[in-house]
Amino acid sequence: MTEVLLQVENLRKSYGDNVVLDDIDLTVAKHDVICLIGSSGSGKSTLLRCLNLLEQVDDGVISFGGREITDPRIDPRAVRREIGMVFQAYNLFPHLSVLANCTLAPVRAGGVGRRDAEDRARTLLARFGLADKASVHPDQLSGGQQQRVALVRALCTEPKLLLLDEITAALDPELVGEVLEIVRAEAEAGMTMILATHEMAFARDVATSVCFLHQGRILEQGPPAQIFTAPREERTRAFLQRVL
Ligand SMILES: Nc1ncnc2c1ncn2[C@@H]1O[C@H](COP(=O)(O)OP(=O)(O)OP(=O)(O)O)[C@@H](O)[C@H]1O
Repeated sequence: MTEVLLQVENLRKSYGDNVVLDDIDLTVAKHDVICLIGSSGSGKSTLLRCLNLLEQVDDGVISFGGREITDPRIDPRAVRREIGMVFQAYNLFPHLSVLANCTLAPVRAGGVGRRDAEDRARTLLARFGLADKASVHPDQLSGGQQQRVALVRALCTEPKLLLLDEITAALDPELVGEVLEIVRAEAEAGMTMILATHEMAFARDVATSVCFLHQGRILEQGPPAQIFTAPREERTRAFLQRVL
């Protein structure tokens, strides 16, 4: 039986009068790769931010590893040690080397020894073709390299779940592939992920399940073969016709 890692029930989030997420239900099993697709403003980023407790939800329950993390007594920092997130803008610390960027969270917040954190970071940097970049600063890297480092940094905390928010959207097209290759490798290695993405070919190829968001609701969810070839909803079809 597949083990449920994350469960979202009846999630609702507004900014003032603007209902941004409404009646969101989502179940994520271990090793799932869920792609969130939908028009700009449909709520993909907000959903990811809610899952990582960067946003307070108005209603509903999020359970992670069998624990309700929307419980106000839960420490969001403890949750974020287990749910890694990478954003569109790389958000690397500019004053720190690549290696220091990667070891900061495991050492400061994760209680990992410096030597162990550095070993793990170097192994991951090497795996993703960045072995020679450990001592340079982010501004000496290309956008694609910076985003690969941001992924390595997220993986250094050994997250149980990785949230990726349009991580290739700010990159020149020729740099997108090298970043998606890491995501693909992690998916193949069994990492559980939820990605907001405009990369439809990638979603079709790598997702175990695709959610189409429209005006803050998951209008349709299914395996990529179904969503991309035989969507049930007219709105999904219209969206795919625009973007494919
Ligand atoms: N901090 C905020 N304050 C007020 N409104 C917000 C805030 N963040 C997002 N919104 C609104 O929430 C809605 C959903 O935005 P969100 O960024 O989640 O969409 P998205 O699907 O990720 O879009 P994109 O593909 O452009 O990133 C939009 O109407 C947006 O204007």
